[in-house]
Formats: sequence, structure tokens, C-alpha cells
Amino acid sequence: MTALLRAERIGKAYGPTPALVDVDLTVRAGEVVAVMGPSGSGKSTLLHCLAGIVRPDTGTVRYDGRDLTALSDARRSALRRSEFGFVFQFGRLVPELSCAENVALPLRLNGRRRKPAEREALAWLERLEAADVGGKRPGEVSGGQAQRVAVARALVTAPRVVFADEPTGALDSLNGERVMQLLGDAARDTGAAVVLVTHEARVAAYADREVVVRDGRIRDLAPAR
Ligand SMILES: Nc1ncnc2c1ncn2[C@@H]1O[C@H](COP(=O)(O)OP(=O)(O)OP(=O)(O)O)[C@@H](O)[C@H]1O
Repeated sequence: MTALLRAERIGKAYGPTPALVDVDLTVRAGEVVAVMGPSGSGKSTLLHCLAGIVRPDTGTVRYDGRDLTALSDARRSALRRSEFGFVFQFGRLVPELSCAENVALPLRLNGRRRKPAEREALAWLERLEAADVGGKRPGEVSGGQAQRVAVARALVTAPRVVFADEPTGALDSLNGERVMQLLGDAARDTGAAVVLVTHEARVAAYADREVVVRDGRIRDLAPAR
């Protein structure tokens, strides 16, 4: 598999606090990579640098041959919208929209018409075992259902990389594993790579590969399974 995303010697500090130090990481097309490590070790900072949300102080991040660190903010956000999907610990759904409208939103922002966007959103909700919540607002559904909606929203644009930061962190273990399984299966079917930050070994077990971050450095690499 070819490298889709490649971080080379990236460093990032917040004031005097080094969050990442000389980190190298390659994510190949279609690969699911779990980033593990203790609290405060730099996992989220690494994910944000890889996704072009945070610009590292040093080093480069290349996506599909393009140097993300050299792009303007506008170009990076356009690239994020068209190529990447995001899932966070707490779904971050838009409370005023129905769940189906939330899933359709990225398509609408990319210029898709309402009806086809909502049809596609419903198909994704069905796939994520959440078809019955399409008409409900996020405040009316359970945490597990809201995360299924968030995963559907991340996948609806057929992204090449899904970034998931503790996507199961707020769920009980049964729901968490099911959501991870659905995310992993959908990503494998669509060929999307996944960069997954998690504390939970049982969630990381769905990845093809695990990397461990400690004190801002990648400490060890488990061999690919
Ligand atoms: N916006 C920020 N401003 C200042 N310091 C920050 C900021 N974001 C992160 N840090 C610091 O950078 C270091 C790495 O934080 P990061 O959030 O990347 O760790 P993490 O491994 O994701 O932690 P957790 O598992 O608790 O979410 C920590 O020392 C943290 O306090």
C-alpha cells in the first residue's frame, strides 16, 4: 500500500510545553491506525497535525504528495472538507438539525442538492444501525445513537481519511465496540484510512496497526497484523 499521509519529524509546543517531538508517522491508503498512550502524551495534537487542523512548529505533513504545512488556511480547510471525515468523543452534532440533516450537512456544504443528500444520509444511517433516528434531533437520541450519526456524517462524503478522536470514549463498552466495528467495516468497504485515537485496548484491537505516544514521542510500533 502506498503512503497517503506522512508526518516527518513534526514538533509542536504550546508555550513551554512540548506536545510533540520529532514524530514520524506514515498512514497508508485504507489502513486503520490506532494511536494510543497516556493522557496528555500528545495523541490529539498528533491527530490535529495530521488532519491539517494544527500547523506543527517544525517538520512536514504530506497528504497525497501535498505538503499540508505549506498550504494556506483556506486551502487546508477546503482539503479537509473534501478529503477527510471527523468523529469526536462527543458527536458534536448540530442540535437544531435532525440526525438525517446532520449526516447530509457535509454533502450540502459541498454543493449537493437536498433530496439526494438526504437519501444518501438515510442510507448511511441504515448502515450504521441508526435508521430509526433520522427524523429526531440529536438531543432526543442516546449517546450510542448519536455516535452512529456522527460516524455516518464522517463517512457520507466518501473521505479518504477518517480522523476519530476517542470516538467511543463516552460510550459503554458494548456500544463502543459496536460503533468501532461499524466504523472499521465501513472504512474498509470504502477504502478510507482511519486514524483512531483511543485509550481502550479493545477499541484499538480493530486497527491494523497500533502506535504508542509517550511524552510527545512515538515509543514503539507493534508489527502490522
Ligand atoms: N491548546 C492547548 N494549549 C496549551 N496546551 C495544550 C493545548 N493542547 C494540548 N496541550 C498540551 O499538550 C500536551 C499534549 O496534549 P494532547 O491533548 O495532545 O494529549 P492527549 O494524549 O491527546 O491527551 P488526552 O488523552 O488526555 O486527551 C499536554 O501537555 C497538553 O496539556
